[in-house]
Amino acid sequence: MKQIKTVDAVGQVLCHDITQILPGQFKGRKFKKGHVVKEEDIPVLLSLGKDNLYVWEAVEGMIHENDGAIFLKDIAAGENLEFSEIKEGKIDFIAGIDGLLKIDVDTLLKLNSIDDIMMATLHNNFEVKKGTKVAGTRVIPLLIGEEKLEEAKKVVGENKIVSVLPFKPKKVGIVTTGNEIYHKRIVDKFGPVIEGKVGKYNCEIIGQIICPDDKEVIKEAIQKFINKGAELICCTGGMSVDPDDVTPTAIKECGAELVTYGSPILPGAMFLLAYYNEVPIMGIPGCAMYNKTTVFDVILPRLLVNERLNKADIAAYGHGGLCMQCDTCTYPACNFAKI
Ligand SMILES: Nc1nc2c(c(=O)[nH]1)N[C@H]1C(S)=C(S)[C@@H](COP(=O)(O)OP(=O)(O)OC[C@H]3O[C@@H](n4cnc5c(N)ncnc54)[C@H](O)[C@@H]3O)O[C@H]1N2
Ligand code: MOO
Repeated sequence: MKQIKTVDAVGQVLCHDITQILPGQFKGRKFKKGHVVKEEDIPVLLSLGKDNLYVWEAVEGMIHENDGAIFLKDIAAGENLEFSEIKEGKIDFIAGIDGLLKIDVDTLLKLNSIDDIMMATLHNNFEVKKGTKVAGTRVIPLLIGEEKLEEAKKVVGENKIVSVLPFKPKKVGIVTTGNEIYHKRIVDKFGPVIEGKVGKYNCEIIGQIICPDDKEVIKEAIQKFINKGAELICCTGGMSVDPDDVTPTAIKECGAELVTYGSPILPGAMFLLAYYNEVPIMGIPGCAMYNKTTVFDVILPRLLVNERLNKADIAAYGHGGLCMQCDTCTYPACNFAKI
């Protein structure tokens, strides 16, 4: 701590709060401990009778909290983010576009394991709107040792911790299976559900093929969509264990690489995901026609940011993968499928 003349204090850091009293109007803190004095503050400080100030002496190797927050922002921020002004040593990260929030959870844990540093985020894979606050970071003390920030930089490396990825609308083919629909015993109710959900992301439906419970016919339908340039294929019906449930076998035999048949998500246990080269094929269980929110809502956004999912990505959903089936669904602002 050192004493300096207020007129020389621009850029200096206040050592303590400074109170202002305006009789009958205001009594309270005008400047906070840690405030960096700006040009426009000088007349105000002088009007408060502060001709001299106690300020921090620059200490070799110590960084002010504001600079610490900027440092953390610079190492952790990925694509499509905007930032708040620094307030009380904290910077907020704000989604710069509508999209899917990606958090590198492992790196975030390593960063938060360093003393005197914090970063808090929304959940990984959360759908966000432009303007949503998605993360905040600061250092804990007023001054932080340079070596802590260097450690943070090392831990983060090239892995950006927070990003927002834009949705890439896809051309979607719908394969609807079931003898009862094919023979017009009942009206198809699944097609409109899929259309509505992919439509929300501006995907284009390039066709719907209604198939009987016949493996070869279903395989042909999938192949037709591949040839037609489908970028996502949604199969419905026949996903469970009845003798007529041949859709999983048809998907497996059409030449696609199977990621999983089965998911630790309820509703959605009978979900299947495969890739025909780059084209994801989803086998969507009947629950997605009935329940408001299911495995389909959880996985679809990730496919629409072109993530290539593997078995471990799906397995990770078990913890939190149980929907509470609330009377009024607030998904994604709830516990369901947060990883
Ligand atoms: N014995 C078992 N039965 C069921 C199991 C199981 O493990 N063992 N799992 C249950 C779970 S979980 C789900 S989810 C559903 C999965 O159903 P599927 O995807 O196999 O669907 P289907 O059996 O073909 O049909 C179920 C039901 O929905 C009607 N349906 C199907 N598609 C349409 C459509 N496009 N439009 C209108 N209605 C449709 C169908 O007629 C059936 O009534 O299975 C549980 N059962
Ligand atoms: O487990 Mo089924 O695939 O949801 O409801």
